Amino acid sequence: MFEIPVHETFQCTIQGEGYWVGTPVDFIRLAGCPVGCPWCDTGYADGGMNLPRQVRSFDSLIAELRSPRVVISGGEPFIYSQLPALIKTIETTGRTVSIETSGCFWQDIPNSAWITLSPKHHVSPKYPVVPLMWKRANEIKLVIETGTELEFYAEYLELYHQIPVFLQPEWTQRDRTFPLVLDLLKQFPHYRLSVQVHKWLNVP
Ligand SMILES: C[S@@+](CC[C@H](N)C(=O)[O-])C[C@H]1O[C@@H](n2cnc3c(N)ncnc32)[C@H](O)[C@@H]1O
Ligand SMILES: Nc1nc2[nH]cc(C(=O)O)c2c(=O)[nH]1
Ligand code: SF4
Ligand SMILES: [Mg+2]
Repeated sequence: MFEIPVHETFQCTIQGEGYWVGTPVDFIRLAGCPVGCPWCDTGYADGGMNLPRQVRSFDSLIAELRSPRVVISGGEPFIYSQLPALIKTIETTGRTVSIETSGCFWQDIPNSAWITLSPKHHVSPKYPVVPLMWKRANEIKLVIETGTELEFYAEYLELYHQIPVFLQPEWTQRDRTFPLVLDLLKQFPHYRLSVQVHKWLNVP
């Protein structure tokens, strides 16, 4: 029960994306994701069968922690039923937890955890966001490749606009997607830019 498949961990970096950008964080990147986004920047576009995967004990993960906030990412963290227990174990050390998710799976995690919802239904039709996730998310982060993403999620963005919405340029096409996002922000000035600061700073 108290172990989980991990892709990688790294400590003492900064949150490069979204609402908590710039905050000192440690990372626990869980292994595995079925969603298959074509531009996945972590290698899971083709299922990630050859990516690192090591079953780690919670104790060994806790022992590595150095920062006040821990980001649990992946892969897709919500595929694991152990996720709630991992969050609670980290929180007993006095740390706060943020979770990066595509929102298409659910586990009953503590309300204290911050959920960054980055929906992928528009690129992966088999993986819509579970309805509960729209209500529970603390921020929405849309990866912008074509600009039509906002229309695709319009009904949800309208319903849940009281939480911060970030537009994140798709990284590999950034020469095109950065100007595209800046244009979208002129039309939708209540949204915000997320630029993957860690990639510009060359930190993990
Ligand atoms: C690798 S995903 C892992 C967490 C979860 N599977 C998800 O998609 O939210 C981490 C974050 O990177 C974003 N991301 C992945 N590939 C990207 C790319 N090529 N350009 C910009 N953001 C990307 C995702 O949208 C997500 O917000
Ligand atoms: N520094 C840093 N910030 C991040 N924010 C979200 C990331 C992710 O891959 O989930 C990420 C990442 O990979 N590195
Ligand atoms: S859901 Fe996240 S980890 Fe999975 S393929 Fe898409 S971007 Fe990559
Ligand atoms: Mg990343």
